[in-house]
Amino acid sequence: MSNTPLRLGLAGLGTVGVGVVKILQRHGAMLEARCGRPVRISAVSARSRARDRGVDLSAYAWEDDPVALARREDVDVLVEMIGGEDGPAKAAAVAALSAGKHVVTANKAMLARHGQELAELAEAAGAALRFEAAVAGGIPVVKALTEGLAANRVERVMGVMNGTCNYILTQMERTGADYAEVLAEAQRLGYAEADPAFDVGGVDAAHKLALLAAAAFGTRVDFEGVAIEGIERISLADIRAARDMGYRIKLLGVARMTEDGLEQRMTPCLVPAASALGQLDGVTNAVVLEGDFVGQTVFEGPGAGEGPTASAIMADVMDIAAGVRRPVFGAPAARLTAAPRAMDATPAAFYLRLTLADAPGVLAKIAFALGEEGVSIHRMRQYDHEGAAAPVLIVTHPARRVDIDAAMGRIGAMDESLATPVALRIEKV
Ligand SMILES: NC(=O)C1=CN([C@@H]2O[C@H](COP(=O)(O)OP(=O)(O)OC[C@H]3O[C@@H](n4cnc5c(N)ncnc54)[C@H](OP(=O)(O)O)[C@@H]3O)[C@@H](O)[C@H]2O)C=CC1
Ligand SMILES: N[C@@H](CCO)C(=O)O
Repeated sequence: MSNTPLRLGLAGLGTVGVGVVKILQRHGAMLEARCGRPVRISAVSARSRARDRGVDLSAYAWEDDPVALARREDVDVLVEMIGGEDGPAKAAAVAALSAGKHVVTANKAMLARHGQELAELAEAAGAALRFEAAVAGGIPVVKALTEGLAANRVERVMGVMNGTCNYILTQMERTGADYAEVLAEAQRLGYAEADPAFDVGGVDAAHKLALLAAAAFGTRVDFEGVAIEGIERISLADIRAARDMGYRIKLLGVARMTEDGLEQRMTPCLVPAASALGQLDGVTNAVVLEGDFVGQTVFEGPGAGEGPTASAIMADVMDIAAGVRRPVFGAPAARLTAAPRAMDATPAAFYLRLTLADAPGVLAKIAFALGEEGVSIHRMRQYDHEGAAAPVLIVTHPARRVDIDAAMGRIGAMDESLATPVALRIEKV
C-alpha cells in the first residue's frame, strides 16, 4: 500500500468536528500504523474563524466556504460535520463527490432526504460516501449491517436511536425533573441537534431509521414513509404508570418488510422494563438487528456526544485510508428498490391512560367505545385518587393503530374524559 497521506478537509468544528481534531491529534501515530498510511488534516472550515474551540488549529489551512474546502487540491476526503439537510452541507458534499473525492458525514438529515441522489453520485464518481456517525453515534451499526451481517436476509431492525430523548426520559424518571430542564442539560452536553425539536419530535431518530432500513432491506431511503411521533406529550405520570405496570417508555424505531410493504415507525413505545431496551439509561442507544441465519443481535453504546461521534467518523476515514470500498447502502444504488409503504402494518397491544370523571357508568361507556372500534381490553387499573378525576390505565389486546386512534377520538370527545387520552404502543422486543 502507498505511504501517501490521506488528506482531510473538515467542514464544521462544533461538537463533532472538535472531537475529530482531538482524535487525530492524540492518535495520529496509531492511526498511521493501523491504516498503513498517515491520515492528516489539510484544511478546516466553520462559520467563525475567531472562536476558541479548545484545540490548536494553527497547523491547518482555513476556508470560510465549505465548498471551496471540498474543492481544494490538498483534500482527498471531505468530512462533513456541519449539519442540515440542504445548504452548505449538501453543497460541499456534492462538490466533493462531483470531483471524485470521498465524503464522510455525520449528517443523517441530509442523507435521509438526499441519500439516493448522493449515493448515485458517489458510485458514479467511484468515490466513497460513508455515514457510520449518522446512525446511533458511536455504535458501529452500519458496519455491522453492511459487512458483518451481510449474508442474512434482515427481518427486523429496531432501536432506541436518539440519545437526547433517552436522556430526557430516563432523567425525568430518575429525578422527577421537569422536561424543559432536562432538555437544556442534554443541549449543554452536546447531545441535541441544532434545533432540538428534531430530537424530541422524533425526526432525528426517524432519519436514522430510514437510513438503516435502506441498508437492511435493499430499498431506497424513504424518510417520508416513516410514521413519526415525538416524546413531547409523554408526562411523568406516563413514565411512572408504565413503570408500575412493568414497562419503560422509549422512543423506539421499528422497520420490517411486511407483505404489504415496508413498515417504518418511530414512536414512543412501552417495552418490558427487564428487556435490554427497557434497561437503557441516559444517552445510550441500542440497535437490534434480526437476520434469518444469525438470529437476533443487539448493539449498545453511547449514541451522541463529541467522543462517540468522532470515533465513528474516524472509523469511516480509516476504512477509506485502508482502501476498503463498498456501496453506500450495502448494495449498488441503482439496485435499491422503492418499496410500497405500510407504515403501521403490525397490530400490537396498547397502553391507554385516561383521565375520567369518577361517576356511575363511565367505565361502561369507555368499554363500549373501545368495543365498537374493535379494541379488546386485556387488563385495567384505576388508581386511588382524591377529587373528581380518576386516573385509569388500560392495556389492550393486539389492535390496529387506526382502531386505537378512532377509539381515542371517541373517548376524547366525551364529557366524562377530563384530559386528552394517551395511547402508546407496547412493542414486543
Ligand atoms: N452532536 C452529536 O452528538 C451528534 C451530531 N451528529 C451530526 O453531526 C453534525 C454536526 O453536529 P454538531 O457538531 O453537534 O453541531 P454543532 O452545531 O456543534 O457544529 C456545527 C458546525 O458547523 C459549522 N457551520 C455551520 N454553518 C456553516 C457554514 N455555512 N460554513 C461552515 N461551517 C458551518 C459551525 O460553525 P461555528 O462553530 O463557527 O458556528 C459549527 O462548527 C450534524 O449533522 C449532526 O446531526 C451526529 C451524531 C451525533
Ligand atoms: N441529537 C442526536 C445526536 C446523535 O445523532 C441524539 O441525541 O441522538
